[in-house]
Amino acid sequence: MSTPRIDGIKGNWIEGVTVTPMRRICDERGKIMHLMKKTDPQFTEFGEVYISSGYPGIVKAWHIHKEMTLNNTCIVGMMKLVLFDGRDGSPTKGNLMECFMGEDNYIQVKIPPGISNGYKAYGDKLAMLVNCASMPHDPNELIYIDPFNNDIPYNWDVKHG
Ligand SMILES: Cc1cn([C@H]2C[C@H](O)[C@@H](COP(=O)(O)OP(=O)(O)O[C@H]3O[C@@H](C)C(=O)[C@@H](O)[C@H]3O)O2)c(=O)[nH]c1=O
Repeated sequence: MSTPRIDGIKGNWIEGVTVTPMRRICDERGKIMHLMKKTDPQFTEFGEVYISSGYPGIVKAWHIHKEMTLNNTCIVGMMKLVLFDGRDGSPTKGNLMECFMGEDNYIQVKIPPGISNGYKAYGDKLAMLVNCASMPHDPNELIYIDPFNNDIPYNWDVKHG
């Protein structure tokens, strides 16, 4: 599967993940920031909308939802959202994607169940992530893996160079 070129996305595409550039409609009063319509192609069903925030440098990872599809949009600040496909039988097993998203790159990332995911806020302020989730929060369908001690081939450090 070739990796379509979308700004802010690095790595190798993961089957079932979509990245959607989002609209922000600005005028002198402020702006409208789109999040989700039930008519959007990436929409499946509505379960819950919640916000997860992170301070710069904080890593919130790794989380695997067994049933939930996430539609993540960073509305404040910047973050790198990292996805790793560890699904047995997946044609893209072993692939990893970095999504640099937020105020400077207003995109929405759809994450199907089974994908390891996490984020690290960067920049100079708190980052806020909105998840338009396909189901209400259920702790029984959520797996937490240590962000640093795991079998996922990813280092959260800033990549200088
Ligand atoms: C996500 C979530 C958590 N909680 C509770 C559970 C726990 O006591 C507390 C903190 O939850 P978490 O540690 O999961 O919050 P957080 O580390 O912000 O987790 C989030 O990280 C990103 C990467 C995701 O994938 C999200 O699904 C979510 O897991 O809030 C809810 O009540 N409802 C929710 O929808």
